[in-house]
Amino acid sequence: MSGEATTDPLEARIVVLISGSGTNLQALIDEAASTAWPGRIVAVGANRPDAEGLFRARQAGIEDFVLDHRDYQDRKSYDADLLQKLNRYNPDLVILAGFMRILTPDFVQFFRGRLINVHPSLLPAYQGLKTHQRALENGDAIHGTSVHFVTEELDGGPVIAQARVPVLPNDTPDTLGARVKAREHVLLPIIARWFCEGRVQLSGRDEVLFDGQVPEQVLTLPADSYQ
Ligand SMILES: Nc1nc2c(c(=O)[nH]1)N[C@@H](CN(C=O)c1ccc(C(=O)N[C@@H](CCC(=O)O)C(=O)O)cc1)CN2
Ligand SMILES: NCC(=O)N[C@@H]1O[C@H](COP(=O)([O-])[O-])[C@@H](O)[C@H]1O
Repeated sequence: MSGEATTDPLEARIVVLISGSGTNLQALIDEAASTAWPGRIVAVGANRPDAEGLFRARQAGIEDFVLDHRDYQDRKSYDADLLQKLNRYNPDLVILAGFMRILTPDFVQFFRGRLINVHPSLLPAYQGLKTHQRALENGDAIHGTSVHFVTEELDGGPVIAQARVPVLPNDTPDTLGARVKAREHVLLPIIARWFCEGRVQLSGRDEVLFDGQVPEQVLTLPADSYQ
């Protein structure tokens, strides 16, 4: 089962899903407002009623909804309702921007190829949670963030692009996380724009296509753009 959205090259319909502060959502809102963006955020959804990012959506005049996973007995029934809710917006792109729920295969399959996630590590390193702490514990010199297509495998989907940051001697998970987030706020809007412009696609063989080609290596923000 899969849904097909008609991607209007003039205005792709974007839904953003969040669970928390929503700074990545804010970066998308700001970018969409500041340039002639080929897409529009038509809704923001959260699995928690206290997600701060909901206030960012309301401030921007974007419709929001809450589907609280704690109201559901199991993941399957939650995802079935979330799918129906999302489908009403006929999204061309669903962006997981700090959405902290693992999604079921049926959900992922329905939105396959138009479902992306921003993950706070240089995948395939550190899938899952507590990525900054793990990078510090391992003594990594370089860390970063990845934007990838979402597949059934948690954080295992094809990586579209990454941004790297240096790990500094006195870093804590919070200081490192803040440096990573600053790169996410640049990277995610770029990838969203590329998707809306039709430059990024997921092939039938689960490969990332950039301008119709499989890139020789993962696209990475230039080193001089570190913060
Ligand atoms: N099928 C997939 N679902 C999701 C993916 C994915 O790649 N495939 N990406 C995640 C985002 N994510 C990391 O980037 C992530 C989110 C949540 C979790 C997790 O363990 N969630 C727990 C609850 C944790 C909490 O509420 O704090 C859970 O769902 O039981 C791991 C990684 C989004 N979904
Ligand atoms: N595993 C998913 C995950 O940890 N995602 C991470 O949550 C943060 C959300 O911040 P925000 O709510 O301020 O955008 C982001 O750093 C994102 O990479």
